[in-house]
This record gives sequence, structure tokens and C-alpha cells, in this order.
Amino acid sequence: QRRMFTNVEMDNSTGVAVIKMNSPPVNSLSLEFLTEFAINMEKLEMDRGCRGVILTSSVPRIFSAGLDITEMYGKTPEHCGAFWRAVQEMWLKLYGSSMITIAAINGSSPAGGCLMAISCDYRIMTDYPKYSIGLNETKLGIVAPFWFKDTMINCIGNRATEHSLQLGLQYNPPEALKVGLVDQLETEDKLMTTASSVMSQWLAIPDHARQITKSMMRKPIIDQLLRQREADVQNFVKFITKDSIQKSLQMYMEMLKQKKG
Ligand SMILES: CCCCC/C=C\CCCC/C=C/C(=O)SCCNC(=O)CCNC(=O)[C@H](O)C(C)(C)COP(=O)(O)OP(=O)(O)OC[C@H]1O[C@@H](n2cnc3c(N)ncnc32)[C@H](O)[C@@H]1OP(=O)(O)O
Repeated sequence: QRRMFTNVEMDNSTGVAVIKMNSPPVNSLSLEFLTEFAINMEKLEMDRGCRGVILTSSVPRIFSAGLDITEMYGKTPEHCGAFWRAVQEMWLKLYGSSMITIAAINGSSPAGGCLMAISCDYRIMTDYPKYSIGLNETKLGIVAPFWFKDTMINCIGNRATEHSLQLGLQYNPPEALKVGLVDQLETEDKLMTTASSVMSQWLAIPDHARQITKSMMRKPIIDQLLRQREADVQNFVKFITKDSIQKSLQMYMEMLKQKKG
């Protein structure tokens, strides 16, 4: 039987779906997870009754740990290529969605987890000091590709992105609010109610006007990736299969395990 990585609950009375990521222990974004996520987004996009999506997690303390490192370590170039296409597809579906997308960030959200959050239209994060969010790729010895970087620039601006990406910064909730990476902080118990209430404000705007505006803001980056999608895959495969990068990933995974022990 196929494993489910996300639960989708559609409320037909409001036209809002809640996608809960549910892949313990850390909602890491595996090839299968990403494929299922993109299919779910496609289905909701096709559903004329669905106008908004709230993205959150069922896993305690974690929104998403980002891309599943085991999908990039010790794998064949073919596997790495298929994995990267799935990462692209997740981003294209989320960043390019015509629906209103709100991230209810109820836990830590490094790297690819942060990308998911900043691909939404609005972010509300639980105000808990141990949670963090950011694109920390350089800390793993890898590089956030241009469309991660441009999504971040559209969210927090050029200078803050440059600072953040070079240092691989992870922000706690008040810092994330200050830099503009999240729009609002909330207590754990009120997070979903607040997300629904923000959604109501966005739902009050006529869809066609909001959708055209959103597309105007995001289309240039999306088109840039679409124009060079296969080159981006080959670039990733070439980079990630380098011995030096594989070594960095191995050391990072060992560090994660040691931290645990
Ligand atoms: C020149 C142009 C280049 C073009 C393109 C080239 C490059 C590619 C760019 C790729 C972009 C990459 C994006 C990413 O998303 S990479 C992933 C980054 N993620 C992280 O750094 C997060 C790592 N994890 C953590 O920091 C923590 O696990 C935590 C999420 C804060 C949760 O902490 P805690 O609750 O204490 O849990 P544990 O650390 O004990 O973890 C539990 C088990 O889960 C495993 N784990 C954690 N994260 C990942 C992951 N991302 N992938 C796979 N597995 C993960 C961890 O090892 C533990 O496993 P164990 O139980 O077997 O020990």
C-alpha cells in the first residue's frame, strides 16, 4: 500500500484546503513526498471550488527539514536528476499557484522547508524560541540555486538575501519577523485560527485581480526556470555528484546523528 506523506482536508463551505505535511520524523522532502505534494496541488488547482490553501505540518516541532539529504547522497545521476525535477515541480506548483497560499509554520523550517514557506503568499509562524527558518544551504557546503535565491529576494529584498544566503542564516521567530521572512507570529494554539482569519481577508479580494497581480510579480522567475529547466537539472546533477559535495553531505549527516547522540 502506498504511503501518504500529506493529508488534504477541503472545506467546501469556505473553499479553503488545509495541506498537513505528515512524514515523521522531520517532514524531509523525498522524491515520493514531492511527487505526492505536486499532485495534490495540481488537483486543488483544478478544483474550481478551491480558492485557498493553508500549508502546515502534523509533525510536532517541525514544519519541514527541507530536501531529504538521503536522496542526494550516494545516489546515481539518474536518481539525482529525477529528484531535482520533483523539487522543481513542487516549487512551480506552489510558487505559481493561482490559489491563495498561506504557510502556518508550526516548527523549524530550514532550507527546502523555508523555500516552501516563502513560496506561499503569506507566512504566520509559531512564536517559539527554539524554532528556526532560513536557507542554510551554505552550511551544508551546497548552493541554493537561482530560483531559491530569487524567491527569497522577492520576499525579503536583495541585501538581506545576500547576507542571509552567504552565511546560511537560520532565524528564530522574532528575527524572521524583523527581516520579513515571516509576516506574523502567533501562539501555537491560535496559529490555525489566525491563518483562517488571514485567509478570509485575502478571499475578500476578487480572484481574477489578485491572480493577475500575483502572476505579474512571480512570472519572470517562473519563466526563467521553465526556459532552462533541463539545464538546471543537469547543473544540479553535476554539482551534487562531485566527490567534494558528496563528502560535505556525508559530514553533515554525521553531524546530525552526533548531535542526536
Ligand atoms: C552552482 C549552482 C548549484 C545549483 C544546484 C546545486 C545544489 C543543490 C542545492 C540543494 C538545495 C538544498 C536544499 C535542502 O533543503 S538541503 C536539506 C537541508 N536541511 C537541513 O539542513 C536540516 C537538517 N536537519 C535539522 O536541522 C534537524 O533535523 C531539525 C529539522 C531541526 C530537527 O531536529 P530534531 O528534532 O532534533 O531531529 P533530528 O536532528 O534528530 O533528526 C531526526 C532524524 O531525521 C534525520 N534528518 C533530519 N533532517 C533531514 C533531512 N533534511 N534529510 C534527511 N534526513 C534528515 C536526522 O538525520 C535524524 O535521523 P536518524 O533518526 O536516523 O538519526
